[in-house]
Amino acid sequence: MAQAELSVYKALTIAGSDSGGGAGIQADLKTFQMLDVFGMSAITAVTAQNTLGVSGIYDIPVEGIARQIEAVVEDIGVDALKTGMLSQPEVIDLVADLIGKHKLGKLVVDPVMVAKGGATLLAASAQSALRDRLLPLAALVTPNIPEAEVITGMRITTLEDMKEAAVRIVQQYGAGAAVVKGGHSADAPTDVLFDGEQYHLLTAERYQTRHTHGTGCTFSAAVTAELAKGCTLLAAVQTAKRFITLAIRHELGIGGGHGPTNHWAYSRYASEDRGEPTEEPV
Ligand SMILES: Nc1ncnc2c1ncn2[C@@H]1O[C@H](COP(=O)(O)OP(=O)(O)O)[C@@H](O)[C@H]1O
Ligand SMILES: Cc1ncc(COP(=O)(O)O)c(N)n1
Repeated sequence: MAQAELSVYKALTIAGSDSGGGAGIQADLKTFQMLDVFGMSAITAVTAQNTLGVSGIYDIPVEGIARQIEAVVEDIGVDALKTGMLSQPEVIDLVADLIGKHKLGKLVVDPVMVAKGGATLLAASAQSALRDRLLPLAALVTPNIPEAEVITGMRITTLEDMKEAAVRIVQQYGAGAAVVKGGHSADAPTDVLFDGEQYHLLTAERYQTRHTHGTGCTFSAAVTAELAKGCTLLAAVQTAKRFITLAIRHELGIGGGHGPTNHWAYSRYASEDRGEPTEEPV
């Protein structure tokens, strides 16, 4: 009997490895898998890391990163991709060059700069390369508040500031869209999406937990997976918000410090109530 054709959607993450399994490549691949997308990786750096912090960072030679990306692109194909920890300016140049060379679309840039424990994951000298070379290629940029402050040079304390930063990242730096995430705000964890035309506020309850290691990686990986499947940007970001909210709500309680989120939660607790975002015209 002929088998029904199975669509296999493929997503690539270009990011750092987290030995502790909560952030970076490991969080991305778990998220891709949970969202029914075939995950592939190009590792930029290997970190020795657990819930207590980062104890070592070992950059992969640029040629090794190039080989990983080329190997995946030339044979398997990429429906959408994301970047996470890029570590050094030359890695950003390489990634931008290869995205141009292979005309890779649906790029989600998570501008990872500093780990929650304080370790530097992007050299300060690479911040301008990230802004100038990668943002113009991005379908979506997903900064947290401190990262949005570095990119825009603004101080961000209110929801209005978050909106202003998202608009600047699109209009001034050339990204297709930006979502400024509210995890670091003093209030509710509201994320502000500016899609080039409209704002969309993604709201959720704030959970009092120390287990938020890898939330940004997981969120951007979920957006990437949904884009790989052909979802609209807004639908992809909405799904990612539900995914991360459930992953934080159903914490695993692993490790003695900032533990990982629960990548199983979205499928295990899918029936739980889901808040819809509100839309506001510009
Ligand atoms: N305590 C929390 N409760 C609920 N959602 C949270 C919490 N902390 C972060 N989030 C959400 O997790 C996602 C990642 O947020 P954030 O912490 O800002 O990013 P990053 O991990 O890059 O620092 C966002 O959708 C944010 O709103
Ligand atoms: C390899 C790698 N990539 C990204 C993060 C950021 O995650 P977080 O901000 O939750 O520490 C990390 N800690 N490690």
